[in-house]
This record gives sequence, C-alpha cells and structure tokens, in this order.
Amino acid sequence: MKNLRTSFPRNERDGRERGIPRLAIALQTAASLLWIAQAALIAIAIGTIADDAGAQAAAWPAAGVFALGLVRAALERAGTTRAYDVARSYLSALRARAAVAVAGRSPLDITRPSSGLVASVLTEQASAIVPYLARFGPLRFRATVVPVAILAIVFVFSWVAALVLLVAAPVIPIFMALIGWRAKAASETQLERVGDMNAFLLDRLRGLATIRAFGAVNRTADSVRANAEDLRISTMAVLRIAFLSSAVLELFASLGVALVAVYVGFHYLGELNFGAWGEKLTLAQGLFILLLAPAFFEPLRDLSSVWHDRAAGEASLEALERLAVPGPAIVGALESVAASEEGPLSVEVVDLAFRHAGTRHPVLDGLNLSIRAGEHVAFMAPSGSGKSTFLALLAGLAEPHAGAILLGGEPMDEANAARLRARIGWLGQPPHIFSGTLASNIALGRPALGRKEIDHAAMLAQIGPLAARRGGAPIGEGGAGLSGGEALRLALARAAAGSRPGLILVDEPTAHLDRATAHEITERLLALAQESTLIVATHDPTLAARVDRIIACPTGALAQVPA
Ligand SMILES: Nc1ncnc2c1ncn2[C@@H]1O[C@H](COP(=O)(O)OP(=O)(O)OP(=O)(O)O)[C@@H](O)[C@H]1O
Repeated sequence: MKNLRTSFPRNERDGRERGIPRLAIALQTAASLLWIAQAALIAIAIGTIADDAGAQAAAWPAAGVFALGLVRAALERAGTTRAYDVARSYLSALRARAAVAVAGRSPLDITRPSSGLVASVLTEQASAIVPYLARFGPLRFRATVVPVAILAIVFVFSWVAALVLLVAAPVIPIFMALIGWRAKAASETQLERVGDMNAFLLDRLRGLATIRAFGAVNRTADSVRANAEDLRISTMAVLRIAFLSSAVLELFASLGVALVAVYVGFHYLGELNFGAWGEKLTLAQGLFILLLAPAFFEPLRDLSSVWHDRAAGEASLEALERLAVPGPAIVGALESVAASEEGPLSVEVVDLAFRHAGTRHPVLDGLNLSIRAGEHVAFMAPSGSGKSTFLALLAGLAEPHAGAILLGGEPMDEANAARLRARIGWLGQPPHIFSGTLASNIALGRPALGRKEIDHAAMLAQIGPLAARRGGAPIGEGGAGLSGGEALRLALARAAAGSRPGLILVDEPTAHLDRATAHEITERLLALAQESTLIVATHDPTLAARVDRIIACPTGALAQVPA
C-alpha cells in the first residue's frame, strides 16, 4: 500500500489546475493561430494569379502555406501528446488517492462506499476524466484567444464582417453555458445510476444462490430491468443535451459564416459599398476574410463537441474526489511491513470503549482485560455482544473511541499498528476466499512467501489431500468449489504461512461445521497457535474447553471470568 502514497496536492483547486496541461494549451493555440498566416498566404496566392502575375508568383506563398502546415501539424501533435500525458498522470494521482482512501476505510464502517460503486468510479467513470482534461482545457483557451485574434484582423479590413462575427459569437457561449449547466446535472445523475446499477448487480450476483433458493429470480430480474431502464433514461437525457448543444452551435456558426459570405459577395457586386473603411475590398482581402470566418467559429464548434466531455469529466472528477474523502479508518492503514520480531504477544486492554458509526449505543464500554503472552483464551458470549468487534479492534481495523490496546506492551496506534498487525494472524468469519489457486490464496500476494513456505503452511493446515485432489484447478469467487471446512483450513494455512504470528485472532472457527470437521479444525488451530497467543471468539463449548481461559462477555461490557 505504501507505494500508493502520492504527493497529490491537498487543495482541490490546485489539484485540478495541475490536471490542465498549460504547455499543451500554448502549443495547440499557436497551431490554431498559424492558420491566420496560412489563410493570408492562400489569399495572396489566389490574388496574385487573378492579377495575371503568373503561377510562378504564387509559388512562394504556396511554399509558405506548405511549410506552415508542417509546423502546425508538429505543434498540434506535440500539444496533444503533452495534454494527454499531463491528464493521464493527474488521473493516476487522483485514482491512487481515492484507492488509498478506500483501502484505508475500516471494514467496520458500514457507511463506506459499496464495492460496485468503487469499482465503477475507479475504472469506468474515471476514464471520462482524461478526455475532459486533455481536450476541454486546451479548447476552452483556444476558443477565447483565436476568435479574438481573428476578429481583430478581420476588423482591420472590414468592420461590417467583424460586426457580423461579433454578433454571432456571443450567442454560442451563452447557449453553451445554459446547456452545459443542464448537461452537468444530467451527467451526474447518469454516473450515479451507473454506480447504483453496478453495486446492485454485484450484490445480486453474489447472492444468486439465495435468490434462486427463495424463488426470487423473477422479482430480482424485474429490479434489474427497472434499474437498467433508469440508466437508459438518464443516458438518453445526457445524449439529448449533447446533440442539442451541437445542433445549436452548428446553426449559429453556419449563419455567421453565411452572413459574412453574403456581405463580401454583395460588396463585390457593388450592392453593399460600405464596411471596408471607405475602400473597396480587393479579391485577396475578401478571400482572406472568407477563409478566416469559418476559423473564427471553429474553436467554438470544437469546444461544443467536447462540451459533453466536460459534463461527464467534472461529474467523474467529483465522484472520484468524493471517494478520496477519508472516513473512519483502519489504524495505520497505509503501511505494509514485514514482521520484524517473533514470539507470542501479550494483550492489555485498558478502559476500551467503541461505538459503531451511525449507532447510538456503545458495543464495548470500559473494558479492561489482560492476556499473558502465549495464553489461549476463548470469548464466549451471546450473539451480538461484540466479540467480532473486539477482535477487529485488537487487529486495529477500527479506532476505539476511548481506552487503549497494548500488544506486547506497545500501544496499537498509528505509529505501531502496521508493525503489530504484521505479527497478527487473522481468521475472519467467514474467511474470505479469492478466486484463484490454493497457493495464491495462501500467499495473498505476500512477496516474501516462496513455494517452500506455502507448501509448509499447507502441510500445517493439512490441506495436502485437498491440494492433491484439486491439482492446480482454480477456486471460484468467494470460495465456490470448497466446503466450509476446506475454506477454514485454507484460511488456517494463510495464517500459518510466513513468520509465526505472535497473536492469532479467530472468529467462530467451528460455526456451521459437523463435529468431526470441527474437531479437526480445533486441532489444527491449536497446533498452529502452539507458540502464539490465541484469542478465539466462539459459541462452541468443545473448543472452549481446550483453551487456558474462558472470558464471558455480557452485552455492552466485557467481564473477565476465570476458567
Ligand atoms: N459494522 C457495523 N456497523 C454497525 N453495527 C455493527 C457493525 N458490526 C456489528 N454491529 C453491531 O454491533 C453489535 C456487536 O456485533 P458483533 O458482530 O461484534 O457481535 P458478536 O458477538 O461477534 O456476534 P456473533 O456471535 O453473532 O458473531 C451487534 O449489535 C451488531 O448488530
């Protein structure tokens, strides 16, 4: 996780400005402005030919047009490449920040964003940000600078042509602002719907067996259909606005160019003998104005074509920024270190209090408790009394509201959490099995674990026969293809792999198992915990009878009861 740390700026405005590629803007604007010089040379070349000066006289302006074309292409290419580079690295930093914030959220925090939403925002929605930053920023600048430059030049030759452009131009930004405001709202709704749809689908796919078992397939299909229909409606709303904005801009741009052409045409016919500062426009001057008129509207039209990018991009940026807002976090969440010390850990709990986010009553209140290094204890208490919550607090998966936890005499705080957690073996309820092979589920990406360590852990947890039976066959998502007992053995192997844990925290390892399997898991667990401190939350008296001490936990406060 450490390598995901990023030097992303704290201030959002600074951050967004970093995402706008300034050099790219300058290069692309320069490329657009070069068209003015090219148009001038084209007009001069045609004017020269019309004046019967011969084709040779037009050779040097033609060569100039060609040379400028090459320079323009090079500037455009460099600007575009740079724009995408800057936008991509900005998105990477923002994505990393959001991923770090999400990864750091406490698993006990039920207000954290759903997995479907996170996946949707980090992948699908985030992909709208690069086109927005890379295209919209440069085009917006171009749309302010290039038309003004062209207007000033046209004004030098004809104030009427300049006036036509001046009147047509402001209508475009006004419409764009109106449409953009609607487009952003529509895009936000659409992205929200995409996230909801993903979260909904993921959740229902996970519970497919339950849905089938309870005959709720049709009802679920109806809900999926209703969700998809919502998404379709919001997508169509966004598209409607995008098409409308293009149509409006095309109309005004075409009208503007047509009016300039009409003026120049009638000026040559002698019908409109004004507007050229008392002179008559030459062929070259008229052509120059005619060539510049579409270029005057071009940046605005380009801007309108990415207007939809802006709406989607800003909405995605906001979604990603919301994801990056930190919430209730794991203690010392970002660090990932290898265990540097060995040996069992003592546990000291002093006046511990904890209340789940969004709830009124504390689950734990004023808990004091002492467990010797190497001691094996069982927590036995009614369901809902806070056993799992307590184990999570011991592992630093959430911050207590009051009191302290000391493992091996060291407080479980920001400074020590990562190091202490590296010495903890964790068997959750139920253990999470990832899709992949047995070996990859044991190693869990820990780089220090080689084939030998994995095989040794598999041997300790006695999953040899299982491994032989399955060979290299993959395990399905959520442990599909494994029995409950096999999944537990796999989780035991995970805890056994690598350096021996100083403290093993286990949540109801024998729940839902038949007696023989429960017995076998108990034996494996005790063998694994031989040189470790063991804390096991359980309702199983047979397992509890095998440990050194039982701690009873009445709801609301834990009371220590000697075995
Ligand atoms: N993430 C959470 N957010 C809010 N409340 C929670 C959360 N997790 C648990 N609770 C509540 O806290 C209380 C203690 O839950 P916990 O899972 O710690 O009990 P437990 O003793 O382990 O129960 P069981 O034996 O059934 O596993 C319960 O009332 C539960 O509803």
